[in-house]
Amino acid sequence: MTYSYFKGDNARSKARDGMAPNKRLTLAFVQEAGRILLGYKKRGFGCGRWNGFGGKVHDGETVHAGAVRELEEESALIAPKLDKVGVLMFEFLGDPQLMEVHVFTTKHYSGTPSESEEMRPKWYSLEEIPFKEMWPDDVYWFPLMLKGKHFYGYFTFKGMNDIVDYKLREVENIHDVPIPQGPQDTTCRG
Ligand SMILES: COc1nc(N)nc2c1ncn2[C@H]1C[C@H](O)[C@@H](COP(=O)(O)OP(=O)(O)OP(=O)(O)O)O1
Repeated sequence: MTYSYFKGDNARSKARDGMAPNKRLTLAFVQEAGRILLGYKKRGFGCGRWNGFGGKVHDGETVHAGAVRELEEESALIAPKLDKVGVLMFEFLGDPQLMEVHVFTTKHYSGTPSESEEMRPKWYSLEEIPFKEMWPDDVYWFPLMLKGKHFYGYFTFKGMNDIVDYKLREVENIHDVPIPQGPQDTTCRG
């Protein structure tokens, strides 16, 4: 699948030493007691998978503002108080650009979840999260997110379905985590 992405990310994503700038995205989850709101992606990247709500950070926009905007565009929920809890880096073998996904959660929102052109929202109980119909990385980091931890992960994908390598760690403060630019793993994968 080809997916063209992300011209004009803002300053912190600028490439170092001529490297391609990271593709910077947001991913927001709304939680209530015992349940979480997911959206079924109807088009584009991740089509056919359940996920949180998010997308590309626009030029001149903060990551937080991008997360608030995307959540509203895709679910109709207004949640200015989103807490950043994670950073996930995705390397797709053969693609020199990393995807840098900033993960947010909140329990404070107004509005009623509504279907958008991009997403069909649905509440899931925490015991019934449909991991088999989600990105394969989610099963690794969701437990940390659901425990209210901060986390950093780096996942290397071959194609859209296979994780060939990953690192995941809980961090004290997600705001202090350095964000790599460009693929980090120098292992020869033949
Ligand atoms: C590779 O693993 C991933 N796992 C998870 N859980 N989420 C991911 C992964 N890769 C990307 N994502 C998230 C990040 C974003 O929330 C969306 C992709 O956003 P999209 O490309 O749809 O961005 P928009 O700005 O909404 O796109 P449009 O151009 O369609 O408006 O997936």
